Order: sequence, then structure tokens, then C-alpha cells
Amino acid sequence: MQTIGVLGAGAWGTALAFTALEAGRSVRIWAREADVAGSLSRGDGNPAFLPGIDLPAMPASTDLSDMKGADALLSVVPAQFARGVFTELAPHIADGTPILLCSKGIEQSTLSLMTDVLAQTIPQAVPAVLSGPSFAADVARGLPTAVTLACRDRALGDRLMAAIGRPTFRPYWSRDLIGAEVGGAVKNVLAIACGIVEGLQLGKSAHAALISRGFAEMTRLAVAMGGEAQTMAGLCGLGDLVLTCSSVQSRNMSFGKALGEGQSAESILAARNSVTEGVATAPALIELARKHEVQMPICQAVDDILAGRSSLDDAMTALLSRPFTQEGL
Ligand SMILES: NC(=O)C1=CN([C@@H]2O[C@H](COP(=O)(O)OP(=O)(O)OC[C@H]3O[C@@H](n4cnc5c(N)ncnc54)[C@H](O)[C@@H]3O)[C@@H](O)[C@H]2O)C=CC1
Ligand SMILES: O=C(CO)COP(=O)(O)O
Repeated sequence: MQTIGVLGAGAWGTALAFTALEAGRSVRIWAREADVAGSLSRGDGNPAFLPGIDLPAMPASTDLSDMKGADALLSVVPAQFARGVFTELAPHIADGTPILLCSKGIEQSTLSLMTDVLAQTIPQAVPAVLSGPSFAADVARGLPTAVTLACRDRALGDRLMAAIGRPTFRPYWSRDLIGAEVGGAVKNVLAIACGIVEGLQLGKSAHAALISRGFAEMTRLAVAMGGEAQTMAGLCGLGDLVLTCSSVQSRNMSFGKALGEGQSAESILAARNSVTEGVATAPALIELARKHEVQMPICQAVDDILAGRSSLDDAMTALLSRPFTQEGL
């Protein structure tokens, strides 16, 4: 696997392209914005989405047909836009091309995971999922990172790991695509909740309780959807939950913190050009939880706040008034 195509040149697409380049691959990037493609190609980095980080020149264009012939693709298009990009890309993709889904979210209009969106739009591709605790800026600086690479076929998983892995970017193989996807999507909504707790200054004990009970919600949903509980204890579940809920370097956590401090969702989102996946995923998650008859009270509280059904105080009161019960997943 020598040529890697990267779909999407936001912070994460850029960091993954860099890491594949450092792993010795030849890389092509599809950027939606002409100025981003120009800047990456010239070696001027990605000031729009990954400011302040020096990067080597990386071939980038705005033409999806440039992805043709890549040995594998990494899809890093935000979840709500993936279907549109995949539909345009489909004619350029050969049978059996592995597409590694690296975005973390659920399509709001259809409740689809990214593997479902891929199967519906590019059925000739072979799906794989990359997810785990990995801030783009850390990866682009070459700081040590480990992630889950989920792929049904072990031999293909090994080839993908060899293609993009290096000592400071360590993929671990899993067969559980659903678990990897659900972990990445749910942790963003939980990070909003943790940010709210921080913004409201409710203390580190509340923060730890939220991570722990949030993990139970994430695991319940993953298992109900066909994933494995053990996957959730790994990098793409607990690992990413801990990272994202611990640092305002996370867009989801910082969004929640600003909400907790009294800003409106609209004003926070209007001030950023980056994606805050948990905002669009929260209502989809609640619909999925309903469909699978899974209780997700923390995610429900986030959705109620975002939809304007609850104030922060009312959502907190509702959570704290739940009946005492047995601990467990
Ligand atoms: N930034 C990070 O540290 C990490 C991000 N991710 C995931 O990667 C995905 C992409 O996030 P980032 O690279 O951080 O994005 P970003 O927030 O840096 O940039 C926004 C991206 O959205 C794209 N975009 C905006 N409107 C679009 C449209 N209408 N159609 C297609 N694309 C559009 C932009 O071109 C840009 O690539 C998300 O699902 C995120 O959860 C996963 C791991 C780490
Ligand atoms: O997924 C991430 C780290 O693993 C990045 O999280 P944010 O999208 O909240 O910044």
C-alpha cells in the first residue's frame, strides 16, 4: 500500500496526511477549499484549520478524481457532509479499495453510522474505522499517539496499520467496526456534558462521575447496536472519552464549557470555523437510543439543552433526581 488518498483537509485530515507521509507513503489530499489545497501543496501548512504547525509540502487539490488509483483512502470529512462527498467520489473508486473512516459522528437525517453511509454510496469500497484519543495538533507535532483501527479482515488491517503506522502513531487492530464508530460518536456528546460541568464549576468529582456513567451509556448503546463491550474499554471508547473530556483542546469540551459559562450555542459556533461534531450527533444519538431501548440520560440532558427543551439548571436537576440504583453497565 504505497499511495494514500486523504479526503478532507481539516485539522485531522491534515494531521493524518502528515503521519502517512512520515510513514513513507505517497499522499494526495482532497481539500474542499482551494486556498487550503494551495497552502498544503506549497508547504505553507494549513493556517485555516491547523494554525501554527509547520508541515512539509503535501500534494493537495480540490478535484475528487485525483483520489483515483489510491491504494487506500482515509475519509476525514465531517459526518454530516460525508454522504455528499462520497456520492461524488463513488465513480472514481475501484472495487475493493479500503476506505478508512476517520470522522466521529452519526448522520442526523438518517441515524446512519459512517460505515452505513459508505455502504450506501460506495458499495464497492471495503470499510474500516480509525478512532481513538488523538488530537490533530498532537499528531501533526509527532507526539506519541495510539488509536484503534477496526477492519473485519485481519490481513487487511495489518496492511493498513503498516501503511499509516509509525512509532509515534500506533494503531491497534480490532474487528469491531460498530464499537469503534459508536465510541467516537458518543464521546463527543459526553465531552459537551463534561464541558458544561466544568463551565458550571461543579467540581472534579462530578466530572469523574460523568465520565464513568457516560462510559456506561456508551457501552450500552454500542452493545445494543452489535458492538462489543470489550472494545469500549479500549482506545476508541474509554481512551477517547478520557482525552476528550479532560481538555479544552477538544472542540466539544470547550463548546460545553462555554455553554456552562453562559454563552449561547449559536454564538459559540458562529465564532469557530472548525467542526463540533457532538452538536449534530446528540439528537441522532437520542433517536438511536430510543430505537434500541437504551437509557442514555447524560446524552439526553445534552440534547435537551441543545434543543432548548431544558435550561442548564433543569437538566442538572433532572440528572441528579434520578432514582438510586445498582451500579453497572
Ligand atoms: N481535529 C481533531 O483533533 C480530530 C478530529 N476528528 C474527526 O475528524 C473529522 C473532521 O474534523 P477536523 O479535521 O477536525 O475538521 P476541522 O474542524 O478542522 O475542519 C472542518 C472541516 O469540515 C469541512 N467542511 C466544512 N463544510 C463542509 C461541507 N459542506 N462539505 C464537506 N466538508 C466540509 C472543511 O473543509 C474542513 O475539512 C470530524 O468528524 C472530527 O470529529 C477525529 C479525531 C481527531
Ligand atoms: O476526537 C478528538 C480527539 O480524539 C478531537 O475531539 P474534538 O473534535 O472535540 O476536538
